[in-house]
Amino acid sequence: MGLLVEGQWVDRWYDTKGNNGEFVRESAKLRDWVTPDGDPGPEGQKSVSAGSNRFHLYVSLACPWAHRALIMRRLKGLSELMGVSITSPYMLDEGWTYELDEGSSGDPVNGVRRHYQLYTLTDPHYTGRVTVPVLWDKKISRIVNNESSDLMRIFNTAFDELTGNHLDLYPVPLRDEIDRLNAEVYDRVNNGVYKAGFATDQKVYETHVTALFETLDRLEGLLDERRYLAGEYLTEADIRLFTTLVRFDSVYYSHFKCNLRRIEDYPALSNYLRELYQWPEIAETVNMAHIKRHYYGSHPGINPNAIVPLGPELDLDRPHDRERLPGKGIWQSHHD
Ligand SMILES: N[C@@H](CCC(=O)N[C@@H](CS)C(=O)NCC(=O)O)C(=O)O
Repeated sequence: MGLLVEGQWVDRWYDTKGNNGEFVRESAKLRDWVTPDGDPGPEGQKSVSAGSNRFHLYVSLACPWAHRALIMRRLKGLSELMGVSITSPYMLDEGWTYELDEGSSGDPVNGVRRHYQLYTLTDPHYTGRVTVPVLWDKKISRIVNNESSDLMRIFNTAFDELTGNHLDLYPVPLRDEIDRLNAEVYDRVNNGVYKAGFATDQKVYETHVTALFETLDRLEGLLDERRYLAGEYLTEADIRLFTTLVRFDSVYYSHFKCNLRRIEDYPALSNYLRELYQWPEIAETVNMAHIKRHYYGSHPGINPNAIVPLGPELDLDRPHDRERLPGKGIWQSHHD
């Protein structure tokens, strides 16, 4: 685990001491956009134009942030026009790698063995953390964007004319509600499990676990009444929650000590998790072996012997009861 300083790899764990025992996630730095014709992004971001076979997605199947992008790629029908490289599940001294014998797909586009090389190819003096997911532009040979929440929005619209897929996971009438949900779920659930798991101070850990379960309790109430987080439509807010829920009982409960309750103990949340998992496009993006090998095998400070627990025995294919609530699937944008 490490980061780049002026283009040089430095092997270093997160500095929680400088933050009173708190894990602070660094903001992603490569934030350009993709639009159908290269016009600026929704907030004026510098953009490149969409193209068939122009982009390549680098992910870890273990990583919940990369997982969001992978699900969007699949739901938006981008699999044919955008290839994927999968890292080794282990993130150790050299960060993410493309070691074939550890279960990586390798990197047919750039032939790199270390994920950080994609960053130094983009900027030889790059300084910052080296994260997945990454969207690579094959035309200008650089990373376009390394922030999963941006990639979800880019995939939601940029390629619609090429694919004819007009599913909309961020529909205009639901945006305020989605933004509100995202803010809470990001801070207290998606990032909350990391803040609990990487805390090196008892009080800091307790604060984050408490906040996490307060929000899970609240979401349990919400999902008892709503089919999906924002109502009748499945939106990006659901995808963002799903990638944490699907890792919860196998990893976060034990490895990150988020163990007040399991997702299995929540009737609505566990049924909701199973419904989402049973969407075929979603199920095919879930790789529990990579997930478990990554977390239990990449954090020697938390699990020094890297033993991967055998359990729990989960059956996400068993029936769910979500049909009791009205649902309309994914919103469809109308095009003339
Ligand atoms: N803001 C980023 C965060 C991604 C992220 O932190 N990914 C983790 C893997 S789950 C990573 O690559 N961490 C490497 C590091 O922090 O050095 C996003 O959502 O895309």
